[in-house]
Formats: sequence, structure tokens, C-alpha cells
Amino acid sequence: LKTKQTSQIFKFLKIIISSLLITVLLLFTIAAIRTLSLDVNAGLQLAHWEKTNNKSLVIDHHQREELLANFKEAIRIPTVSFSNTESNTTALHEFDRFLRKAFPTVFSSSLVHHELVANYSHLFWVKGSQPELVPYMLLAHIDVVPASESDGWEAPPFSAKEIDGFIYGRGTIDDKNSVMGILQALEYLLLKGYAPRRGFYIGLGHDEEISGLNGAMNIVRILKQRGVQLLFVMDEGLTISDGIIPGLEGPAALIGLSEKGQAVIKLSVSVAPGHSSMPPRETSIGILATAVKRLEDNPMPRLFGYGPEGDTFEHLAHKFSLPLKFIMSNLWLFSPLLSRILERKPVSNAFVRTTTAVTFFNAGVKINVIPSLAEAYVNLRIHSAQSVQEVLDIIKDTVGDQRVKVELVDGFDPLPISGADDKAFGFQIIKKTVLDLFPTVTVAPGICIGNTDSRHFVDLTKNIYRFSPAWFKPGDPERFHGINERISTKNYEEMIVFYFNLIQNCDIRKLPEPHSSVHEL
Ligand SMILES: CCCCCCCC/C=C\CCCCCCCC(=O)N[C@@H](Cc1ccc(O)cc1)C(=O)O
Ligand SMILES: [Zn+2]
Ligand SMILES: [Zn+2]
Repeated sequence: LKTKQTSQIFKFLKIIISSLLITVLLLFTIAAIRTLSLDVNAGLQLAHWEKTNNKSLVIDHHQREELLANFKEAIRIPTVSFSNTESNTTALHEFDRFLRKAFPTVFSSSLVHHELVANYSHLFWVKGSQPELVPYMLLAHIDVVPASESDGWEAPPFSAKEIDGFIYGRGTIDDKNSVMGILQALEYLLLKGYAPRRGFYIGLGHDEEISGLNGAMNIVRILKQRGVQLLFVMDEGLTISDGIIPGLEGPAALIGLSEKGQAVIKLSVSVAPGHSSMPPRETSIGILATAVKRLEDNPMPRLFGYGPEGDTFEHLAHKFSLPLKFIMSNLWLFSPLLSRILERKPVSNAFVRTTTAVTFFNAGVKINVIPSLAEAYVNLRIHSAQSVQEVLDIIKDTVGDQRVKVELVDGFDPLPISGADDKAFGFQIIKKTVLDLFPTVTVAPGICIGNTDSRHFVDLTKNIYRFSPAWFKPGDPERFHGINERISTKNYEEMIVFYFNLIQNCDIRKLPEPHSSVHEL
């Protein structure tokens, strides 16, 4: 009987093991097929684009000197947004005068209508010859975050000093490179006698760094009053990353299809004040500190793959070497593994989850007084698959202490996800313009981890893209709002050429049929 039982157990085990083996083999085969076949970059590049007589831009020595002098002058004007209530309005005013001097053709052309919005923001309308073509809009902002040389800058932050081919200064990558690049490109186009077929707007906000509540929001209000609908909007955001994404061979241009949401949450603890010689077992500071520690010890859940970030890696998969190529091509199987790799670094962790940053902690009035109130502010950047309400609920649960009051101060849900398929005009035009100028770059959809003025434009278009053709190499993401912000003179010139070409590329009436359907015909 025993032998019979043993042989039955063996038989059962054999079935289990062979089923497991077959499942693993099957999964492996599917994964291998996907690794070999996933080529999300095929498509419109090989298709026939409508013929246009695009003008080309070859920058001569004199133009180079002039465009760099213009750019440096822009950097030297300290258009700082200090806080929600304090901006350098003198500098913003000076910047207006400077723009008129630097781009005389833009400001005098009969094709261009310019107006000031909320005193310091600029709205340009460049009239197209074919009014039936839906206009698009380019956005950038003229304000910058504060900078102090004593933080360790190699050159004073408003000096625009050139060191080894790089111009240093606040605003060189955020965002005066786009402001100046767009207007310089338009100046050159107009000087060459260009008149667009498709009309377009340029919006230059003056308070993006403090949420764009005056600049961008008023530009949107004006456009809405005029009944404007936009084909697409392109704003700052993601860039060309070269050597930033571990394991990726070659540079990648990530075009932000969306941006994370945001919540500002206030935590506060109120207790009776008293003499420090008779302290209670827990003070307001101690209770609040424990709550903050709980939030830092319990990050928000991993959501990698539930938002557009999954698409990013699928698009880039073929540029990784094995085994990463295999993993990236099969996120359906490996998302949990990849999440754990990505969450190790702050920059990639931002793509995995809603991030939690405690940015203010205030308490105490005097050395010998038990403080009656302790407050902290938490800034959360919300993953595409979560909402403000869900995040608030999780924070309350994690804090788990009735003595800590949890209040939502401000917040907005993650932005809608713009299209990136063969029919997405803005995405395909940006992609084509990048590839024409930088053929070795892989273009992929991405998600912008910070917020931009473009978030105010959701009622004017479903297609918002966050991208500028600045090159980010290792160490560069830290320069963003950090020290030694800089751009190479070569890259600044490339940006001008990029906008020069992009504006002309937008003149096609419609996108070509994708390559695959051309074949089928
Ligand atoms: C694994 C893939 C790695 C890809 C490398 C990505 C590098 C990222 C580098 C820089 C971050 C990009 C930030 C984009 C723009 C952010 C603009 C900004 O700082 N906005 C502020 C202020 C703001 C503006 C508008 C609003 O409506 C709200 C706030 C912000 O705090 O987000
Ligand atoms: Zn910016
Ligand atoms: Zn910024």
C-alpha cells in the first residue's frame, strides 16, 4: 500500500513539475517573441511626408555672435519668482523692453500680433495663410527660481559667463533657452520671408515657477474668450537624455504626454502650551515628528506600469542590451522587478510612484516653552494612476494618529494623457523634427514629473506635449533648479534650429498614412 501511495505522490509531483516547466517555457517563449518583435518605433518615419519647401537655417559667424549675445543678455536679467507673492517685477519689465530690442522683426511684422497679458506675460499670434488649419501653440516661461552664488556656483548665476563652451546661469535650461530659442527662430524665419500656412500662438508666462496663476491662466482666459481651440501645445518638460537612463544605449528624447498631479497636505498638532521644566511625555513636535517619519518610512505604493511610464520603457526596450532588453520588452511579466530597480534612485523613483516630500516643518517659539502648535507641509507628486483623494486617504491611514490633523491645502489630479499614435499630429511632428536634427536619438513618450504652465491649457486642447531639445547628460538633472545650471552654446544653437524646423514642419495639412497601411494598399 505504501509503495502505491509513494508512486502516486511521485506521479502527482511529476505532473506539477512538468506543468510548471511548461508554463515557464511558455512564458519564456512569449517573452522572447516580444523581445524580438517589439519595434514601437516603426511607423511614420518611413512614410511619405507631404512635400513642403522648408527653408533651412545655416548660422553664420555674425549670426552666432548676435544670437549668443542676445541669449546672454536674457540670462543677465534676474526675472526671479521668489515666492507666491513676490516677483522681481522690475526685471520682468526690463525683460519686455529687451525682447522688443532683440527681436525687432517679430515685433514689427504684419504677420505677428503681440500683446502683454497680466502686465508681464506675452502672447503672440502668428497669422497663417490658411485659416482652416487649426493653430497650435508653443509655450515657455520667462521667470526663474532664485539662485545664490554662495551655494557653490562656478560663475555668478546671473552673469551668463561662458566656460569651456557652456553658458552658465539661472534660466539657461529652465526656461530662457526655450523663450529665446523660439523667438530667435521666428525672427530668422520672418527675415527669410517665411509666412506660415498654419497659424500659431506663442505664450511666454511670467510666473510659471509659482504655478502660472497670473500669466498662463490669463493667457488661457483670453484664448477661451476668443473661442480658440488648439491642435496641440508644446511646453518645457522632458529633454534629450544621454547617459541618464542606466543601461540604455544612445540618447533618448522623451516627450511628456502627461504630468504628475500634485497635493499639498498640512499636518498639524495642537497641545496645551506649558513650562519646559514639566514636559508632557510627548510634545507637539514629537508627535508630529513621528507622523513625518511614518510617511517617510512608508512610501506610496508602487504603480509602475499603470501610467504612461510603461510605454516609455517599451519604446526604449530595443536600445537596451540583454538582459534589460528582455525585461523591458516584457513589462507584463517584469513590472514588479523593474519597479524595485527604478525606485533605488530619486529620479527614477519619481516614475514608479506618488512621491512624498516633507518640505516645511515649523514649531517652537521659545527655548523654555512647550510649543502649542507644530506644523509640517507635505508635497506629493501624484502618479497617473492615483488621485488627490486616494493620496489623502493613504496619508491619513499612514499617519494613523487622531492627534495629527491632516488637511488638504491644495491639489490637482494627474493631467490627461495626450496621444502618441500615428494620428497624433503634435507628437509626430515633434518626433520628426527631433529625428531630422538628431538621427541617432530614440524618441519615446514620457511622463513629466514636475508641473508646467501647460497644465492650464487642458480646455483648449487634448494634446499637450512637454519637451524641449536640451541635452541632459549625467549630472545635468541636478542643475535644474540647482547650482551651475548651464547649456552649451552648440545646444542653444540646435534649439533655435529645432524650433525653426518645427514651425515649418507644422505647415503640412495632415500627417501621412502610417507605413504599414501604405504597404497594405
Ligand atoms: C528613468 C527616466 C529618467 C528620465 C530623466 C528625466 C530627467 C528629469 C529632469 C528634470 C525634471 C524635469 C522637470 C520638468 C519641468 C518642471 C517645471 C517645474 O519645476 N515646475 C514647478 C512649479 C510649478 C509650475 C507649474 C505648476 O502648475 C505648478 C508648479 C514644480 O514644482 O513642478
Ligand atoms: Zn520651467
Ligand atoms: Zn523651473
